[in-house]
Parts: sequence; structure tokens; C-alpha cells
Amino acid sequence: MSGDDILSVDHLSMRFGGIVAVNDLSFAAKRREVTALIGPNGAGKTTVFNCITGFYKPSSGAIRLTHDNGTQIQLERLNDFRISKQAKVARTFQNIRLFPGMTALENLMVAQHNALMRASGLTFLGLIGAPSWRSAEKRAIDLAKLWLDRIGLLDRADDAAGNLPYGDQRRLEIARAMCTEPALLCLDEPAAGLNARESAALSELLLSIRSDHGTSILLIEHDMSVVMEISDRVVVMDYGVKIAEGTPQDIRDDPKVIAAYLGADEEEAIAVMESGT
Ligand SMILES: Nc1ncnc2c1ncn2[C@@H]1O[C@H](COP(=O)(O)OP(=O)(O)OP(=O)(O)O)[C@@H](O)[C@H]1O
Repeated sequence: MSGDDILSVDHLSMRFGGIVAVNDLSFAAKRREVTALIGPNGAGKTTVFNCITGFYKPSSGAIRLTHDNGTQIQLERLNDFRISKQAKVARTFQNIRLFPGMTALENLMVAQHNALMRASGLTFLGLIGAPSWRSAEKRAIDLAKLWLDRIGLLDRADDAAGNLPYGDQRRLEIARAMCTEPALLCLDEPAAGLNARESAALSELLLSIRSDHGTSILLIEHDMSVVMEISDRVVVMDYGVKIAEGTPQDIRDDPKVIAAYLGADEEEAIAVMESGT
């Protein structure tokens, strides 16, 4: 692991009965970079995410997050609530999990529930409208509006999230995760179901999150145009193990990766590459 790594996954394994979903996986994600985790269906990508974000307790291995100030946190020892609050790891899911009946603004306010509950003195200060509560509430609204503006939805702040177009809902989920001011943002297939225009808008948003906010991003994605455009490094999994790692260019030209996606062996993949088909 180098000093510039925000996340270090060491010899991670996850078994479900007889199924080994992740098998002795090690990789690192660098600070202020986009790291993509790719691989064919069933390769183990979401299981890795679920271990990092505390939804699963790994069968073995270690997952270390290192904050800018050098503080290290062993994520495999914490539950999901502590991972989001203490380690500042936020995630989105493959399927949209907004509150569809709440407005876009309210969805972003809910994300700031922890900070608001603290400022309300667990309700009392909020009930009497104490100045400390009012300023915390204003800060939360300002942050929510800033993110609505960043994703081009400020004029739809009061619309129910469930009534927004699909691509807008996807970006709203990312904005909701950003309202928790994460150190590491984990996105599980954010481009799923998006059209080409929406995918391009997503890539632009993620690149700006990395450059303007310095947020490190870990991304699972099947849309290779998004992966190739925004990733600094790519880790490729197949059958629970890492089969390749490198820049998008390295990965694109790697016969092992092509073979995994084609469901073929390496020699067949080389033949396909050489024939240019
Ligand atoms: N809770 C579980 N119980 C049993 N098996 C599981 C569980 N979660 C995942 N698996 C199995 O682990 C393997 C890896 O699944 P996982 O969802 O992590 O793959 P993936 O790479 O994210 O796939 P996809 O790209 O299709 O989302 C699969 O064989 C899956 O059936």
C-alpha cells in the first residue's frame, strides 16, 4: 500500500455456504482518483462493495480506509452505520433507492439527518427553534440546494423524486450521497439504464466531483464508455478473483480481460483481437 491510498483491500474473501463470491482479493484505491471495479456478471463486484460498506462481514481479509489526516479505520470491524458516519464512506445501489414520495430537496435533507439530529440536541433544541439548530438547518438547506444546482435540478427542488426522469433520479442519488460529505464515494452501476446523453452527463458529474471536491470514487460499472472516460485505474474481477489491474488503456488491450468478457479462453481472445472483430 502507498501513502496515497485512501482504500486498501487485503486478501478479502467472502463465502456464502459453498459459494466463494470473493477469493483472496487485494487492491488499493488512490486518493482523489476514480477507481473502477469491473468484470462479467457474477464476478463478485457487488459483494466487494457490500464488504466495504458494512452490509456483509467478510469471511476473511482486511479493508483499511485512510483519511487525509492519516487516521486509519479498519472497515471490516465496523457496521454499516459506523462506516458511513465515522469512516465517511457513502454508497449508491444498483437499483434506485430514493424516497419517491418526498421532494428532491427533502431527499437531500434526509441524507443530513445525523448532523441535524446532533444540532437539534436529539429534538429538544429543534422544537424550541434554538439559534444553533436554525443555523444547522440553514447549512443543510444550503448544501442541498448547492447539490441540486450542481445536478441541474434546482428548479425541480419541490417535485417528488419519483416523478423525475430516470437519469435525473440517478444523479439525485449521487447528490444525496455527496450531501454526507464523504471521503470515499462508492457507486454501484450508476449508468445502468441511462441513455447516451444521460451517461455523458453522469461522466461529467463524476469528473467534477473528483476535481472540484477531491472526493475519491470507487465505481462498479458495465458501461465501458463511462469506465474508459473517467477511470484513473481499473481493477478487473472474474469468478471472485482479480484477473487484471491497470489504466483503462492497459485493460482494454489485455487478452485476459477480453477473454473473461467473451467467456472464451485467452488464445481465442488473442485471435479475436488480431482479426480486429
Ligand atoms: N447473499 C448471497 N448469498 C449467496 N450467494 C450470493 C449472495 N450474494 C452474492 N452471491 C453470489 O456471489 C457471486 C457474486 O455475486 P455479485 O453480485 O457480487 O457479482 P457481481 O459481479 O456484482 O454481478 P453483477 O454484475 O451481475 O451485479 C454470485 O455467484 C452470486 O450468486
